[in-house]
Amino acid sequence: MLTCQLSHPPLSRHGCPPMMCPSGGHGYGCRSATRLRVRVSDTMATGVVVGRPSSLFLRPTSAINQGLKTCSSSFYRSRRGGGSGGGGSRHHGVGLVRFGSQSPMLTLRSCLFASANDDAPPHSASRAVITPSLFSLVVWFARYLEPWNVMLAMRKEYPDEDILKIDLIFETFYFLMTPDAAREVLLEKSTDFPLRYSIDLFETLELDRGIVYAQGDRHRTNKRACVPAFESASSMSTFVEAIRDEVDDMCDRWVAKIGNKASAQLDVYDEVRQLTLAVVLRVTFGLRSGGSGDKLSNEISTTIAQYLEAIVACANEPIVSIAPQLSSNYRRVVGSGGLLEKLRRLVLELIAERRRVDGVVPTSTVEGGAPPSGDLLGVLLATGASDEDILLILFDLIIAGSDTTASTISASLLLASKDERLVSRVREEPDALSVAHEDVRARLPVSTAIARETLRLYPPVPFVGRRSVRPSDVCGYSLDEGVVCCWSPFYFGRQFFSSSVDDAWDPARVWLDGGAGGTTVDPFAWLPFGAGVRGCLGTRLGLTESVLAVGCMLQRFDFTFERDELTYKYDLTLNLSENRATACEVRKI
Ligand code: HEM
Repeated sequence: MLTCQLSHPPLSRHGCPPMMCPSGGHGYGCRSATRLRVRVSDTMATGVVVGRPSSLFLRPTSAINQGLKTCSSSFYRSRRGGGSGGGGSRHHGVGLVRFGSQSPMLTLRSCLFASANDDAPPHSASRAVITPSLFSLVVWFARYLEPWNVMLAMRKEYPDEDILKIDLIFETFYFLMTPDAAREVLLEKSTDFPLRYSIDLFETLELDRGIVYAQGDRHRTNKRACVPAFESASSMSTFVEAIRDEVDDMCDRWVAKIGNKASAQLDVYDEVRQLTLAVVLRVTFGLRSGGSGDKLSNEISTTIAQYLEAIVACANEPIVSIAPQLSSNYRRVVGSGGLLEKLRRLVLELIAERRRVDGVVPTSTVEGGAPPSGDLLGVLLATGASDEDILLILFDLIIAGSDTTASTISASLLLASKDERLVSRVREEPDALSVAHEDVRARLPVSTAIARETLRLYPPVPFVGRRSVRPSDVCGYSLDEGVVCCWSPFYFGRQFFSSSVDDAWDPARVWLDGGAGGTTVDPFAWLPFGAGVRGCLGTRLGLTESVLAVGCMLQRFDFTFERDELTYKYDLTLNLSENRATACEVRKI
């Protein structure tokens, strides 16, 4: 059964929960005029209807004034879509909801599922997709190597295209070149594009069974089981407590390292990776590492750290995709007696222990249950999920949540510490570790801007793909069933914040002081956490952790990095570990 529920935003100006808010929720990045919250319970499509001409749009004030009594919808067609009004030249697609005579439930349902709904008006004209020539592609890829940089080059050649078709020998990809195209694929037509594009390597490494690379029912069930733990206010305060404790511990370690000397040498990325792993282990398994953890906790933490390192090494070895058994890293992960086997044994032991100690009685439904508190393992045990499923979900969250957040924090520290004025502004903010979780964005605007700006230019996940399950129509282009649409937070972040390609890291210019990022840029241009039903589950956790950690570290220490530039490469995610990119001297202030 499908039900919709309307409510006023609970947390912030925008109140966007992560699933559909294009900026990933918690109100951090949403710059639209949205005021209403929409929950569609049986699809997990929880979120906010964004206020852009090309999106679903709710007039909140009318709604509130009319007491949400009645509403009606009308879909406006864009100029390009051949309709009657709507957006400007870049705005088209499904349209506008106005309040009038119908039930809000009905209207929202029909709008949210307009794409999958037979009644939705089709595009009247189909646009021809441009396919750059093989020669151009070879030149671009040879020159720029990575697809997101190729997209920046292609944009110059094809400034008006929403989608470009890239024909490669093994697969055809449609590159989404505008935020509008991304909005349609990720949000408005997400039911046409529910599958994550995956490569064989992930199957080889058995990474396709948790959430991130799981598909269909398995993905839906596993993600649904976790959503309450990542969205409820009570779990957020547990997360923040974990972040505070772990950041505090790390700062204490640094102070001890400095001792009586003026400064100490350390590699920020190494240190922060320990921090983010500790936080994610704590919010998932409830594990405490270091001195306060027991033997099993410490063994799991150490083995997971080795496991993460080994899968990153695998991702860097082309041989793993062709003949995995020839790779020692692969054998180290999945071979007999390998890390995966060891981890399974340890985690099953932990689950058995928790079942024994907590005596958890499974509840029949996950979604309807009370907001969970404590760690995710407790929540999953209460759902009645099998040990194997719990284990796969938790592994996945650790992989998805640790290095992504670590690179955001480390890159932010390196970039911010070169700007004295910015550092002074962070130091004028309240102590980052004392701010309540609902107030983070309002009370720490500079630290928030720093994290956002790093995510704009150096998103940990630079390129994402979705596969369709039925023929679809995106921005007026007809796309066949089974096609792969790719989009890039890296490309959007550099292309759509100013009139020309913009790769100058400057949080104040972009996000503060009336900067474009705060108000005028399309929310779909800032997509470091993705959006829609496959959007990042850990948006609030990852962003809050980044803001608090960056704020706290800049407030307590001075950093002098060995390198001026941020040197990085992308493997599974943004990797800063090469060439001592984040080695630095740290001093107490
Ligand atoms: C700064 C930190 C992070 C960044 C930039 C990030 C980014 C992303 C991106 C781009 C995606 C793909 C979204 C899409 O396809 O629309 C994703 C998916 C995901 N992320 Fe994150 N992430 C971060 C932190 C976390 C954390 C802390 C967790 C959990 C502990 C997490 C769990 C997940 C999961 C489970 C998915 C798969 C969602 C699905 O397929 O339905 N992430 N993340």
